[in-house]
Amino acid sequence: MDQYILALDQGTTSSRAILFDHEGSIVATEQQEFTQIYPKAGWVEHDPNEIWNTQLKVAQGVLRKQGVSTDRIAGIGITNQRETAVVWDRNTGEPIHNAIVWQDRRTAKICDQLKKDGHEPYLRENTGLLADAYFSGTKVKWILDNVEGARAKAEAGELCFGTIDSWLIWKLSGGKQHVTDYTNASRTLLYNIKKLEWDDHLLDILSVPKSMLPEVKSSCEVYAETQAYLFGKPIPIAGIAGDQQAAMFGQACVKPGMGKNTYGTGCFMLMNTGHEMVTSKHGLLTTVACGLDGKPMYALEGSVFIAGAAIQWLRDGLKIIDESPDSEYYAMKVPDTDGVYVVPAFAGLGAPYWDMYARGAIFGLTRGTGKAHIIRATLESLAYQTKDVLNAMEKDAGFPLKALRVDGGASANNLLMQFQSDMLNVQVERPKIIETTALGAAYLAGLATGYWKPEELEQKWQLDIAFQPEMAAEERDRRYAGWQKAVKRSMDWEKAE
Ligand SMILES: Nc1ncnc2c1ncn2[C@@H]1O[C@H](COP(=O)(O)OP(=O)(O)O)[C@@H](O)[C@H]1O
Ligand SMILES: O=P(O)(O)OC[C@H](O)CO
Repeated sequence: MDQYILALDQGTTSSRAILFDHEGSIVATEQQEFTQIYPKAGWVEHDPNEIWNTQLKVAQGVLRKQGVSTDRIAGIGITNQRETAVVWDRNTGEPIHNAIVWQDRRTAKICDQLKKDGHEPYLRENTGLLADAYFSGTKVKWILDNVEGARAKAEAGELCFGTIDSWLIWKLSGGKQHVTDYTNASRTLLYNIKKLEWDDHLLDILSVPKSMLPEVKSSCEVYAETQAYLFGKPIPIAGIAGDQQAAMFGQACVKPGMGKNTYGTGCFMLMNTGHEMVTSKHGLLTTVACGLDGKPMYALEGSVFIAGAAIQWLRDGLKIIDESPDSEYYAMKVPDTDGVYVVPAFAGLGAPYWDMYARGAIFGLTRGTGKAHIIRATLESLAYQTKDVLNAMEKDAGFPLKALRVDGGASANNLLMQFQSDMLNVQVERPKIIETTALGAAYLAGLATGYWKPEELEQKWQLDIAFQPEMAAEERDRRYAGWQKAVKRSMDWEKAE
């Protein structure tokens, strides 16, 4: 009987479970959104138990829906929103605080202090990151400093910290395993990506006890088995990767110079730089990626915090669209934005600006501005932010990109993809499977369990549509100049108050 791989894709806004067959095709999907908690302006939290419950429900649901018995699952691959920090009690397994989400800005002051104290060059050099509230380290510090009794418990070895992969594996294994992989560890600000070990100097600076940290393993091996009662029988958990590294692997970007851009809640462009670590001079991060040989590779990354989330804001905040795909329908009603720019800096700005104090803004409004212009300008902001990142990436790489592989929910939007191609002046290639994050996690689990062989994977990538640039250079430059002006004006807003 056919065997399958089960990918668990724990994203920022939803938990997903996807069954893949040996062709790498999707057999069935289950998805559930969960609560976004905004306790204060700039703060974003998730309930770790809700994450676990939704993830388990969709995993069980997808097997039930397809009528697949547990013994036909060769392995589980886990991929997750990165940086989001959970701290839980080692004895009870209960979180001591909500998860602090990657978008959360509450630790901006801690980061300012790190900069003032001159730690940023060390951070850049050894973690590939910089002092920004985005990463896990300062979030863990905040929990230890602000939850009553937490620090004493942490020092007594009674607390565990983990990114969402660690939390899910802890739950799936019934508290038997406290592990993570290189790619997730590389987002914590606590992990030395040169030495591939936790960095004692940074643990000291951020006052995080080492006993809280998970064991760091490769992205492709058997880490644990699920508790038998969850799915009827144990299933090996055999792949872990942060969602952007998983997407890169799912896009088969396994050779130096290959890159992808994922349009999910945020937008994340990663370019493989091989087994050599390249440090950016233009505002990008260096991060650990997955290699076909199981050895970690390095990538340059441009992280844009708000992309599809801006479309969700049109839907849930402004309520001017009913569903995210409606954005295309409205944007098509106008030929352009009529000079309107939306800068969705709702959580500050990531690459290449790294401004924790930028805030969202709409520029260029006139009496003639209508709903369609604002919707179109919001969509176009995804493409402009991607152009900012690509410009930095090309400068760091020293060569122009020939084509960009895309994936993620918003890459389904044809108008956006065409505009993206126009703005970058490169071919934008959308594969048949845009769920490449889950596919990458499935590949990792499939490789670890012998379900797939490394040489099979690169051949599975299939093009759906290639969008070709059509815009005249002059027009592109004019529009992009407007964007750059708008971004500049949204910066340093919060601090100015
Ligand atoms: N057709 C579309 N046009 C624009 N945005 C879309 C479209 N479909 C989905 N999105 C956006 O894509 C995001 C979901 O993509 P997904 O890859 O599932 O993200 P995540 O993994 O971050 O939850 C949402 O923010 C949604 O608003
Ligand atoms: O949940 P996503 O897919 O938007 O990804 C979030 C990133 O991992 C944050 O670094």
